[in-house]
Amino acid sequence: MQEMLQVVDLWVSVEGKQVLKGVDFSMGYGDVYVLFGPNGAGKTSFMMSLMGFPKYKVEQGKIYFKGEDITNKDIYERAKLGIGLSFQRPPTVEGVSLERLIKLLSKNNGISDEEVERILESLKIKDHVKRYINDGFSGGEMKRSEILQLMLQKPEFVLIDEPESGVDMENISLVGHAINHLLGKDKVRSPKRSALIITHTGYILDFVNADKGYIFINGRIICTGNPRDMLNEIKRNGYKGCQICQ
Ligand SMILES: Nc1ncnc2c1ncn2[C@@H]1O[C@H](COP(=O)(O)OP(=O)(O)OP(=O)(O)O)[C@@H](O)[C@H]1O
Repeated sequence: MQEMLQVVDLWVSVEGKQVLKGVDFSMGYGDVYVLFGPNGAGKTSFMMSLMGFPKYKVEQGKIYFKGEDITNKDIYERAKLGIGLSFQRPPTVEGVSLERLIKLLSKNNGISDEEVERILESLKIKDHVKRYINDGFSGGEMKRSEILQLMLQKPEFVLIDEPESGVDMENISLVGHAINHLLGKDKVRSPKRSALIITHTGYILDFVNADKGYIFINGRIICTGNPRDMLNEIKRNGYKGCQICQ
């Protein structure tokens, strides 16, 4: 079967800095992969490039999604094709309430009011909907708001940048279960979504069953393997071994 995502020899720069240096990567339908790597390795840049943020200039290489060349498509076209992203540090959107965005997304994606209620309850974010998006939200509240938006968009392929960053232990469980639900991994028969998740701590692996792990160093993928084994090795020895291997 054709891959859902295929990245071929991708070179990207941002503000003149080379952030990706020849990335080859592919994912099948329903795959869940995690990205590890030290600070500044290029993980977020990779996600931003897949989503099509204009700051991230593709200098060489190709990105194919569901067989279509999306390398030169803008964010909106990619979102329409089924790619969604949850930011590491989501921006505040002054003047737009979370409630307004919820109404827009649920209407566009045919989600009933009852279903919206259920999602708001499960993410414990009901009390925040009158506020501007992310305005003064705590770290955990921002992540829950991000996951809420993904649950209303239902993208086929989800990019999740550090879902546990700034989130307390209790809320990591809540966010983890919500992501699992979003990916359809908690159901026997349902369309399974694919996801690429950046994690430093690996807490998310306690909730989401990831198929593969990848290590990014200095703009390149240098290793792939079982995500739990990789995490244990990183916890024991950091990225020292990877640097030697590289
Ligand atoms: N807008 C920008 N202008 C200049 N340099 C940038 C910009 N965005 C990212 N970079 C640089 O690109 C490199 C890769 O950053 P990126 O955020 O992709 O790394 P990361 O692996 O996600 O790191 P972290 O784990 O710390 O989030 C870093 O050196 C960063 O400073």
